[in-house]
Amino acid sequence: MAIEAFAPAKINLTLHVTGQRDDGYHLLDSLVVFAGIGDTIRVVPSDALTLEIDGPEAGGLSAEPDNLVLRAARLLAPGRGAAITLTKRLPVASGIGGGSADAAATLGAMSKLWDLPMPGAKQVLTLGADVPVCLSTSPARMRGIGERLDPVPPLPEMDIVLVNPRVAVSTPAVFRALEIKENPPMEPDLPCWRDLPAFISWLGGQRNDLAAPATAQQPVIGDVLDALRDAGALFASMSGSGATCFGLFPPDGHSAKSVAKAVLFLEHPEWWCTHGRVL
Ligand SMILES: C[C@](O)(CO)[C@H](O)COP(=O)(O)OP(=O)(O)OC[C@H]1O[C@@H](n2ccc(N)nc2=O)[C@H](O)[C@@H]1O
Ligand SMILES: Nc1ncnc2c1ncn2[C@@H]1O[C@H](COP(=O)(O)OP(=O)(O)OP(=O)(O)O)[C@@H](O)[C@H]1O
Repeated sequence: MAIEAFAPAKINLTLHVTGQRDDGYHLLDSLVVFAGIGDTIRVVPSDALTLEIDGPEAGGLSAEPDNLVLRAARLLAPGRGAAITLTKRLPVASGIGGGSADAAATLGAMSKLWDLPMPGAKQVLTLGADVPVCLSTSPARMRGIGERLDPVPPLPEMDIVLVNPRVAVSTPAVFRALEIKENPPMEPDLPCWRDLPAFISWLGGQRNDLAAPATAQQPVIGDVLDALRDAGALFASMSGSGATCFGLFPPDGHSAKSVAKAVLFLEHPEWWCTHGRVL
């Protein structure tokens, strides 16, 4: 029996850094969504725990024991064997939570395979601050360091273009470079957006507080945002600690596709660029 699980890209549509804990971790207030773009995990029973990585982004990663897929498998079922295949499509260390999504998908697949309960919230968080939100793959308001999750009002349908300029950004380095650690959160109750224009207009008043320090380290992030805006994105920003940026488009099935395939692909073939639907 093989179990397959999709590990979708996580996108921080907003990312407000609201404080810092004594242990150095930052407090966040973030509207997180997922896209129909991601990695795949395939698990089959086996005597030993093994990992094979294939897919277009496999080169960015090795199947070392500290791979988040193997760490998740060991956390859920210590000592049990499984042959896991990770098909890597999301660029590594790019702000769209690839490793966290893989860990969450592995936990889900392994718990089905072995009929085991999922680990508790505290244990899940030890795999990464983004793993709890990646377990649900539905839009959420994420607070604390990533452990406090609340549902959000229904979001309008939208398409998304993701662009990574192929520069690595270190999450700890970007957090460290953030000068002001206490910034305002989002409003206590998120509004009920009546349609896509209302949602876009609301997003225009939000922030990603990590965008400035990330762009200072990798100025090409500014070029990516300009390219998305010039191409007609309704809204463009950076996800997580970067360097991946996203542009939002009407859910008409062709706007995002033509921007991703024609404009950006032709203008910047050196960038990673893809499109999909916001889930
Ligand atoms: C920036 C975000 O992508 C927003 O969703 C996440 O908070 C990062 O989540 P992640 O990559 O799963 O993060 P982890 O692997 O847990 O942490 C990597 C490093 O980022 C910093 N870190 C992470 C999350 C957080 N709330 N505060 C932090 O300061 C810490 O230096 C930590 O050592
Ligand atoms: N399965 C995995 N996929 C991606 N990265 C992994 C994986 N396992 C371990 N890692 C390591 O985790 C680190 C973060 O990778 P990841 O792709 O999750 O970053 P990210 O997209 O910036 O995440 P976030 O948005 O949560 O900050 C990298 O240094 C990478 O080597």
